[in-house]
Amino acid sequence: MGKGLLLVGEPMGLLIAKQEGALETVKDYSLAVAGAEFNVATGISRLNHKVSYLTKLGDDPFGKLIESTLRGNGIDSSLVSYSKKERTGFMLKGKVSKGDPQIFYFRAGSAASTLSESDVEQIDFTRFSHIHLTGIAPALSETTLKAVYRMIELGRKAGLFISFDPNLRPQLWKSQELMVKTLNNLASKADLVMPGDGEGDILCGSSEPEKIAAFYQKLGASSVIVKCGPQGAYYATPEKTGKVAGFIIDKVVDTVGAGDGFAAGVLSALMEGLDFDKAVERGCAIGAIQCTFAGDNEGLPTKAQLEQFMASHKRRDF
Ligand SMILES: O=C(O)C(=O)C[C@H](O)[C@H](O)CO
Repeated sequence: MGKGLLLVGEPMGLLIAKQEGALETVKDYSLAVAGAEFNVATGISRLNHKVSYLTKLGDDPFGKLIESTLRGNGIDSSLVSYSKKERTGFMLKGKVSKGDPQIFYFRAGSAASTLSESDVEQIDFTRFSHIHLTGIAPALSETTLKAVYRMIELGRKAGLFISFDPNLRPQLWKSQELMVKTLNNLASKADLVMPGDGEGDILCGSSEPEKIAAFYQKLGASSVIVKCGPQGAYYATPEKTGKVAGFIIDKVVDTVGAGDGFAAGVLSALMEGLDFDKAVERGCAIGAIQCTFAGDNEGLPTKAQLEQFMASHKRRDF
């Protein structure tokens, strides 16, 4: 096992509706943990890599659930601290038989939104080889945005590989213009950017994978992987470009968390020194697996489950 992956973000309590319908009409919810970076951390840990998560929790039942879930999933929680005042964020997620579920956040002013540069400055960056960032932590508050910039600066100084998934959350930004400007600036500082083709429309003015990749490479990112939903993904590195076909699954249960599964697949493979082609293929496999589960992270596979899925599922034409 090499050095680990470092993440920063907001894990939340997650209430998943057990019945279809508007969230206020649902009678039963099941309790779980959500958060894009939490999902990536879980995926990386299930594949036997070291992973640490910088966050702040409230001293409340959601905070306690999250800390015990982090530990239970083998994620290092030594960088987790508790806020005396602020609460842990949580969210509701609907149940659907088709399309994306309705979600509602209770996260404004949460404990995680008080993370700041000083929290980043206490990290020993020599413990890590990779940093993975999303566009969510920078959207939480002005202090979290500064913390993310500081993490890039210190991570860069320590020679870490930095990946960035824009993960658009328009409801967390003051304006779309600010979201686009900030996320593209963060992306320009990354070694690897992983947008979806739909996000490309908003961030780069095109949903064509080749154009999105060219946009970010021109901004300064060395490599780009564009997720193209069930079709698969397109990648461009300084040396080569390629298309990787997606895996065919019987039924999509819930697409939430698929992008995080994709990131876990790509990053775990890169941490193992695999080629980009293989890394993107693993990303596509875990993204597909995630779509077959209702939870945001419960389907994330172990190495054996991943190998079994890849050996038994056909690929699309792409
Ligand atoms: O982290 C967030 O902002 C979420 O919305 C929680 C979910 O687990 C996430 O959408 C999955 O990417």
